[in-house]
Amino acid sequence: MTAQLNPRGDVAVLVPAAGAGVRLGPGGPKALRLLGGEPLLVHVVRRIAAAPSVHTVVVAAPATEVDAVRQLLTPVAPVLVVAGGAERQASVANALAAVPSGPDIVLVHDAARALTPPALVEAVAAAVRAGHDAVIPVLPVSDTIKQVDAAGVVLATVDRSALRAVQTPQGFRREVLAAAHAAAGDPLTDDAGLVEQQGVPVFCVPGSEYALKVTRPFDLTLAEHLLAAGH
Ligand SMILES: Nc1ccn([C@@H]2O[C@H](COP(=O)(O)OP(=O)(O)OP(=O)(O)O)[C@@H](O)[C@H]2O)c(=O)n1
Ligand SMILES: C[C@](O)(CO)[C@H](O)COP(=O)(O)O
Repeated sequence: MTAQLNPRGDVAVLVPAAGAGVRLGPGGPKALRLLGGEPLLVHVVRRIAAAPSVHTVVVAAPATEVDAVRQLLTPVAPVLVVAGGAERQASVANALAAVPSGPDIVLVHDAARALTPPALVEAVAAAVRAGHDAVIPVLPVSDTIKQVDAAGVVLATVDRSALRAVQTPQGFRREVLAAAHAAAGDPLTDDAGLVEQQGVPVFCVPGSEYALKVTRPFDLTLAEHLLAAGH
């Protein structure tokens, strides 16, 4: 079977899915943990595949689960599956190396953000298409933010008006992301950080509450409720 979704699409989506899920607690790799009876990875691939611009999806799976993930996703959508690495950044690099020629836009999207609406995939891709080399979805910070020392004593209250919580999918012109990964040093927590190190401006678009990252058990409970409510 071809791994193409829409041959006329101009977007490849990389899905880092090789994390252990330590903060979620015991139960195996996080991307394979169940939400509404299906793995998080199935939910996320289904939503990505529903975005009309998507040409190709490359999943970076836990190294021991590559064949199992391929079988799991075969009935969901045509995807390429590669082995992930020890850090998220290495997983993204492995997936990027597997993107076929064609798509000029590459999005990187966490498997852990299982309920992300297809419309956010399209919005990020559209902002890259409109001329931004790097695009991230963000939400305003809604709590007061304090800087504290190692003993837990407050040092300062941070002005939150210029702060944003960053989500995925993060979108890039393909050459920009490839150059940033080629030049990468110590692992960073997101791909926009690598691009920032290259001096490339990163443009923000509105994120989505539904793109929450399943990180801790509470997030999984919240995601179960959102899924049951039809999201
Ligand atoms: N070596 C890694 C580490 C993380 N990820 C992926 O990167 C995304 C964001 O990472 P996070 O939510 O922090 O997942 P984990 O690393 O699994 O979480 P934890 O730190 O709790 O183990 C996830 O989809 C995760 O599967 C990956 O592909 N390869
Ligand atoms: C990429 C990311 O989802 C942006 O918020 C996030 O940084 C990845 O999670 P991690 O826990 O920092 O690895």
